[in-house]
Amino acid sequence: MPDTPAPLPYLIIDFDSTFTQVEGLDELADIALTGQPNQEAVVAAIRALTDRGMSGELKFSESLRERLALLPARREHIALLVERLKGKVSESIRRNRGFFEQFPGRVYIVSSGFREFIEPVVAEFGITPEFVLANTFTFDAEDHITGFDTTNPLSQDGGKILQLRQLDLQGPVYALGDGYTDYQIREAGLADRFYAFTENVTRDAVVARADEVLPSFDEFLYQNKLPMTLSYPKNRIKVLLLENPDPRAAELFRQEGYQVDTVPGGLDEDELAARIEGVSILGIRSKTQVTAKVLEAANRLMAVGAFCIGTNQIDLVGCMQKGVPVFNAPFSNTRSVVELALGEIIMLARRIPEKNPKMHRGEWDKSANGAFEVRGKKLGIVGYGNIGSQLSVVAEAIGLQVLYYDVAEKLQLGNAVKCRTLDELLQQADIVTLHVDGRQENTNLFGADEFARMKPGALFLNNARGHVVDVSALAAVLRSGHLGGAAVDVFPYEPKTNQESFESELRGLPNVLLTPHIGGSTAEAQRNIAEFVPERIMQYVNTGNTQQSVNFPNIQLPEQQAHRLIHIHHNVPGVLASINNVLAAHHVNILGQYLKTNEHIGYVITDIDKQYEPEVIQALREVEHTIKFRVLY
Ligand SMILES: NC(=O)C1=CN([C@@H]2O[C@H](COP(=O)(O)OP(=O)(O)OC[C@H]3O[C@@H](n4cnc5c(N)ncnc54)[C@H](O)[C@@H]3O)[C@@H](O)[C@H]2O)C=CC1
Ligand SMILES: O=C(O)C(=O)COP(=O)(O)O
Repeated sequence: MPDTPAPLPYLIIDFDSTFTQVEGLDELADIALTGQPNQEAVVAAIRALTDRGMSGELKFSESLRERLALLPARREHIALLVERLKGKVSESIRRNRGFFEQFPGRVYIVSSGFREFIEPVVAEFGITPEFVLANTFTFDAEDHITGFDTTNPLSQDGGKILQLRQLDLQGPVYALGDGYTDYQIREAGLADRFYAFTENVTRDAVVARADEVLPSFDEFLYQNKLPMTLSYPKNRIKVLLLENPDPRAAELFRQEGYQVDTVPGGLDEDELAARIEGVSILGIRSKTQVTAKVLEAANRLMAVGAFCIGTNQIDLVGCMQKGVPVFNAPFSNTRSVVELALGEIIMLARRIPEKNPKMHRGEWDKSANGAFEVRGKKLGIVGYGNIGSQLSVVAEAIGLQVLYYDVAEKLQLGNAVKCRTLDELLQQADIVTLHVDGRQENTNLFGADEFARMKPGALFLNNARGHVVDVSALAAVLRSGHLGGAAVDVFPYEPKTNQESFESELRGLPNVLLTPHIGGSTAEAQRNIAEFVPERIMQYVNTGNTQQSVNFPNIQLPEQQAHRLIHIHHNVPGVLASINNVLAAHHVNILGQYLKTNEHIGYVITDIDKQYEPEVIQALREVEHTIKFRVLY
């Protein structure tokens, strides 16, 4: 470790729901009652008693007596419990095993739980029996648990206080726990600080009395400058999610230990600028504008997740120059858009937008006027990317003849025919559908001229981006009857929330299908996105991997060796040399180095030996042209 460890105070750590994620007695009841009809009821009753004891609502000795009276356990169940508890050690304690092994004699487990199951669990962390202070069971001749040793101070009210007095520790003492009895140690003056440990349970009464709240043990180590496994406590990473991505996204970030805040709907520029301070990860969808002003206020931003495909709403270069990679979900909702477009084509061809409201008004308008089959018609796809090319394949399956036009050279799928110019496509297509990306140059890609060049009676679809179409021009050709119909899912201005009304010249026009930007809004797509984007972001945070970032040099990194230095800098000559000079001057052994640049930034990852002087980190931070620098252990 680079930092010299500070002297460690004595740590008094609680066992149930702190060292382990669960309450030992609850689990013991669950094991002892396996297969019994009353299992659930008895376990629930024991849990309720535990909770009342822990929050200070019930006298501790009463809670313990009543719980044991309900517990039909035998000695053999304890071995099963120990195995279960070994698998339920709190995540942050488990990953900092090295810390416990490094400080024998400084950590006491003081618990009103039972020595019979605590000792073997904490032994795996180098904590020996003399540092475990806990209750002990009593057994009858048939090895049934009959109760507890009532002479043990920990079985009494205020037991932890009695125990700490007997211990008479000399030097600073810090108590860590989730329960009221842990706080009482501090209240009695036997601990200098009380840390409420909330990784597993949060009890308001306990948190209210704490000197500090610890969402993880990493946070304790970080605050006290003690050696830790992670380079930075994950609970310090704040995530802000806007525009309702699927709840799975928040769940994954929380599972990782991040703090997650959500704001339903979108925020405008000023609102977001006011909210973004302290946020490490920003999650948005297509609406939220991440502008220069927002980025200026973003003092801790590490990454942006676009929980959609389009990233035209984000100042990608601004993010890059701040050392912030942006990740999107380029594939997750493409099929949903394809299915919507196909459905719309058939609906428009049958003039359903007119027939359906008439039926709801009670009007029976049976006629074939203006209705046609799509089989054999020409579908012109503008933008043959992930969505356009997928639509091409599916549309051919129902007999459409596909033409496409793309500014980039694209693989021609099936029998699709490439058009050399947009004009070539417009002159032939019976249906024109837009699937271009939202780059600024595409603003008003379709206006009066393009519509005029389309075949009379042709259908038009825009499921791409609102600003790509001049809406007034579209409304005019629909009103004049030059176009036979249109389906539009995206608009130059879209309401910020479902409470705001939708205004558009397209409202009320004949044979026009209007949808509120729902091309990618299906359960499948949203769930896929909510898994894809957090995965990319967490990989970046944990390993530096930028694969599939839309604005960063993409580096797929091999597994980390020892410590990893992650350096983002302005792309000017000589920065790599400066980094390596610093490393050489401090005799740091390089195990691997990876560099990629683009026109704005350079991204260099250096894996180095664990042995180095702490000054090297500061020297690297000071390398000229550095944008961001971090170390991963
Ligand atoms: N309505 C909705 O809910 C959704 C809308 N989208 C939007 O759909 C669009 C397409 O998405 P993907 O296929 O994933 O994008 P993509 O990036 O894979 O494909 C876009 C294609 O358009 C081409 N292109 C760009 N400008 C062009 C132009 N002026 N003329 C001809 N070709 C041009 C590009 O070369 C590229 O091949 C994007 O605008 C995206 O934001 C995506 C998902 C859901
Ligand atoms: O994926 C895209 O680009 C979309 O347009 C979908 O956006 P949304 O997530 O529905 O705001």
